[in-house]
Amino acid sequence: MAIAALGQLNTNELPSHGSRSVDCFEKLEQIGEGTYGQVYMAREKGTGEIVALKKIRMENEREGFPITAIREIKILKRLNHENVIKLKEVVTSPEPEKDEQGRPEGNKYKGGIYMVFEYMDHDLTGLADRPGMRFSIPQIKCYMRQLLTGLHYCHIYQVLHRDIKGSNLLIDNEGNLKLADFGLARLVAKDQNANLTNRVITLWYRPPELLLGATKYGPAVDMWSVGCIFAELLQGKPILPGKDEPDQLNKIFELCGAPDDTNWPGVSKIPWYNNFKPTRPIKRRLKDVFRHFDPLALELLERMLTLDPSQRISARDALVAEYFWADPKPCDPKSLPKYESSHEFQTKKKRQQQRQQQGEAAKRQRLQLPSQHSRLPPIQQSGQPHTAQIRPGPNPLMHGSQPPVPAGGAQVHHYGKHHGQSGGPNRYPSSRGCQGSSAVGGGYGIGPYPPQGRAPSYGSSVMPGGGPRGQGGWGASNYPQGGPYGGSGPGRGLNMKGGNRNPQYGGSQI
Ligand SMILES: Nc1ncnc2c1ncn2[C@@H]1O[C@H](COP(=O)(O)OP(=O)(O)OP(=O)(O)O)[C@@H](O)[C@H]1O
Repeated sequence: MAIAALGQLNTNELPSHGSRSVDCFEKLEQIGEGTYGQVYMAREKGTGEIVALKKIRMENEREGFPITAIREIKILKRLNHENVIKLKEVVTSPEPEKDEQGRPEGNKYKGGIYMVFEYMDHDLTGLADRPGMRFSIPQIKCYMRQLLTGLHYCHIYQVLHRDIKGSNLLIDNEGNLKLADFGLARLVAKDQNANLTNRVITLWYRPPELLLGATKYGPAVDMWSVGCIFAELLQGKPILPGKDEPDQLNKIFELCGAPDDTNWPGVSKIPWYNNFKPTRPIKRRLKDVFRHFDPLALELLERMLTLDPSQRISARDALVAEYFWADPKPCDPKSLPKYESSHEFQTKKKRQQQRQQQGEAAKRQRLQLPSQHSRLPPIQQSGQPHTAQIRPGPNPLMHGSQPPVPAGGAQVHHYGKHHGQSGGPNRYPSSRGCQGSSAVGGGYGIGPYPPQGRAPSYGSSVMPGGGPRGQGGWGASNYPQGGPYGGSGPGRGLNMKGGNRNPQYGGSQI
């Protein structure tokens, strides 16, 4: 069996009788918990190399190996770029796995499957959520430029990420930012025109066309999410924290204006437009709401948060925007300060512990327990909210070089066309076919997004049905129920994950 050399990708030579065992790694600490599975920091026993192990969740899989994992592996094998996370290999645990108490875990598949990634010290949400954390403008420019470079690369290779958000942007202590979590990603050929699901992208970062029910879309969906991240970095908190889909649309309209056939030709033909078209005119207020931003930042943001996807700026054009050329320039990633590792999962856990301690302290106080308790140290508060103010960083080394100009010149480039790809999930191999394959290739302060954790920032509801109702579901009565995608609402899971995280084989739109 051929095993990939350390740091190399074993793309073509799949082992004939299984991949390496997870026993080649020593798990050190859990660093992530997603819809998809747990993520661990681990050490390769032979070499001492630190990696991230992402366990593929199998417990709920009736149909064998999850399609999202197959897709993530398949897509990551295609991609090889410094701003895209590297999948080093896939390893298995052939024996039934044990839980922390040593009991066998009850999944149907009697082994475990892990993706092995290069290890990254932080995710953007975890990093931003560190107490007292402030990103400087050169630092924001540096991260944004890397995000756009990675995304531009994906789009060139016809990959839509479909889940751009802070916790999926990984950062190492060299200041490198990489796109991760391709579990919702999709390959789309330009010349194909298949329907895709609109139940993707975490709610707060989901573009209006998906919320209105579009099933033909392209890379512009990712650019909306990038706009939300950009504004969030500058503002210090998420800018569109909707409670559910109708509320999300409501917030978008209040900020970006109401869509109509003038500012977005064809919008009235999108399936759910009539259910949601506002009953009164709403002006775009983006310039006003973010008037304190640098004018060049605002200009770029305007082009990212453009309602009409065909007029939204592409990653390629964003990279050559004047914002990245003007002073202060993006800093050199290596000049960025090094921080202790911070992942969203860890900061969230710390905060939970603190809340628990606070609760216990309050309870004790109420019960007037003896003085032993009053000697306990005061509970530390973490995750102080960022202010909107951005100060220059402590060491804003200017980046001498110009922003990378992607191939094809600097012509203005929008997403004029919707793309799609035919060919459903049945193209993917069954679980047996996957087994044993090595895959290779290729100012917050609010932090870990408490579900429905924040008050709406943009005024009243404009929804004809009176706006959001209920929590984390298809709240408003006029939101299509039992539509083509059925199922759960956006509040599922801790991260308000979008829709079909684990679409089963046979679904028509993915
Ligand atoms: N290569 C890595 N290095 C370090 N940390 C990682 C790595 N990959 C993932 N993580 C951590 O684990 C978290 C979850 O990973 P990932 O998003 O890939 O899993 P997921 O199950 O798809 O999660 P979600 O449902 O939140 O999208 C990330 O936010 C990050 O903090």
